[in-house]
Amino acid sequence: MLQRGAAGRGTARGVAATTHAARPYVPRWSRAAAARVVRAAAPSPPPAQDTARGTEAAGPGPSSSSAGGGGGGGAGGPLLSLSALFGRGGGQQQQGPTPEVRVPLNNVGKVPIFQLLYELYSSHGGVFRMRLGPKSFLVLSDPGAVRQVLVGAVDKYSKGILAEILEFVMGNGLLAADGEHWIARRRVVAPALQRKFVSSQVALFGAATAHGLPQLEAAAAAAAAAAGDSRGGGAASVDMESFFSRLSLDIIGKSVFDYDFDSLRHDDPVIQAVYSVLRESTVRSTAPFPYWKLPGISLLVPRLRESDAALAIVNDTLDRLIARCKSMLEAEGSIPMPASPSSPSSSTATSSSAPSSPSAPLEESSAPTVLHFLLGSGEALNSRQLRDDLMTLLIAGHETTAAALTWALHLLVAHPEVMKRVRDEVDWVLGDRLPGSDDLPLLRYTTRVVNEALRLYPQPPVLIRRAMQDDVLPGGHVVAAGTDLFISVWNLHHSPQLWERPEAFDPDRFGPLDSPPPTEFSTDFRFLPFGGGRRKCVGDMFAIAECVVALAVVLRRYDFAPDTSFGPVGFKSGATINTSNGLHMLISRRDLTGVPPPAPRAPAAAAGAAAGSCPHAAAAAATAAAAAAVGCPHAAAAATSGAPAGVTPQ
Ligand code: HEM
Repeated sequence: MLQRGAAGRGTARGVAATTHAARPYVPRWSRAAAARVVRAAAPSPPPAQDTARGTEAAGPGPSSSSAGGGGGGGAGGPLLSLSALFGRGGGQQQQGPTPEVRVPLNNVGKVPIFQLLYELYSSHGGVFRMRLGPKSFLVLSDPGAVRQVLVGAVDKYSKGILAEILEFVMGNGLLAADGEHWIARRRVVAPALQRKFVSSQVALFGAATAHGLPQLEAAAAAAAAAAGDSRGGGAASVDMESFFSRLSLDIIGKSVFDYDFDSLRHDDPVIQAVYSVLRESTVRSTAPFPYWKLPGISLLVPRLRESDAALAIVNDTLDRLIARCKSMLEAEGSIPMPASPSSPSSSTATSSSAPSSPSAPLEESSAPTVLHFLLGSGEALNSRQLRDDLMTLLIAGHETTAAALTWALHLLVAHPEVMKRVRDEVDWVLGDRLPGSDDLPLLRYTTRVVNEALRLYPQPPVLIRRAMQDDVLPGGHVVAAGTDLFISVWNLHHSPQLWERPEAFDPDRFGPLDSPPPTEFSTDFRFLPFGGGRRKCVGDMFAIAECVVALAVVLRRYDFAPDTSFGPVGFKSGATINTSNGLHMLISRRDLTGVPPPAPRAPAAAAGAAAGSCPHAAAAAATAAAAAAVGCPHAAAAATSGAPAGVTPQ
């Protein structure tokens, strides 16, 4: 079961070779070939060195991952298409002081595009032009330039080819839309995912994760049995990437349109159809030209026929859900609003010794959904538009979150000292309870771990834009209308010019835990896992909360160790950065002997007294003495702050 679904595992392939011998850039993986880099003029200052992926990453970090066999999937994905840009738009000519490099087409697809762009960044600096066959792109890894495109001159840029690639599945959905239509959709969709709604979903995140734990154990037991392991209760290997992929599908289905995929427990035609559609998006985004538009092509290409059939299944399901929700609202005569933020901390405790399903089964959840909110928004929406919105949220919110969880666990397992701090926090805040919305502000270190995992593995690693008007970027880089741009989030997040020890996994790098979480603005556009400006992700709070809750639930209950029989964890890039071969972990029940009980919950009165200040304050007041009394590992810090080490009440 926990063999990963097909999402993001497309047979993506790079562009067919069209060797362009003239003064090509020669990447590190083919240094043998003769090469000369074209430089139009003096480049922007390059990063300090081109060996940025230094020794710190030698265990878990991106470089070791890539060394471990990444690059399988080739370049691109729904949010990142390289080859699909060929022959379209354009109009770029060499201008101003912008360095230029020519990359032979046959080098495309040998490694994920973000790795190629990192190599080029190392030698060409924060803004350079990359020529690929007849096409050229401006590649931005400079925070000032990125800020201008995403914020300062945002009106001059569109999503470019994304709409074309994703049209078959998302139609006019928010992610790829532009102009007036985007404004109208954003106005409706963004409020649906605001903080109140996210708070109302926290219990569901925990319940969904707990719901999958028996399946995790079953998969481990089956793996152990298959391996002839008779230890019983011992460690056995499970693909955690698959687990997180299914978990995030289950969550997005419930939260957005109240569909219980329950993919952690079974496969059904709708789940298969969803993965088939996602796979097709990835394949299309890496195709050399939009062949799917050729008349009659789906009669000739079985994969396209399958994808059409899959899309029909998903669309039909969404239409039925929309109809159901509409008639429910009509019957109620009410407009549901996102639930209050004070959704109770879950009382659905799971036993530490026997992880179990939550007491409230998923199908009985009465949480509001995004669909309820969209229908209740008062906007006149036809079913097609609603379907596009739902499909967009399904796609945008599924693989991104699954990938974030996958890499966070990968990093944690490779860094026991960080893992310990996460567990101390989870034990202290939750114990065996499932998280409630009021626990989230207390899980600050876990939140920083998710931030840091997203820095090291941004999803997607590259954003796409197209200039609709001429522009000039800081540094005098001229952007002609029609220019396609790659914003390399990967480069921004890994730059040795922008970060100290960029390859180190260091959740403390964002400052004290009681400081606000990092954003694109607080980091001067060095850190933008959710993009920035008005096209910023609408699901950022949802995603962070989901990741924190899922990690807390899983890490409280299980120990993880890499299953080295699968070799090092490599990566490949689709829409998101996937592992090349799964995240295979040996899992075993965590031994909680000697783990102190969680801090007592603050009485309502204390919480009320602290209202308006940091939620840590109430907990701190109630738990400082208790922490010391029970010998909590945080006692020293708690004695002064009432919170785990590193958490300072405001
Ligand atoms: C860790 C998880 C996630 C990451 C890293 C992520 C990242 C991003 C990024 C970088 C963008 C900006 C794309 C661009 O500027 O071209 C974006 C946009 C978007 N995301 Fe997310 N996302 C995540 C989760 C979610 C979730 C859970 C949802 C919905 C429930 C969602 C819905 C969207 C939508 C609708 C947009 C388009 C917004 C617009 O264009 O106005 N995302 N996301």
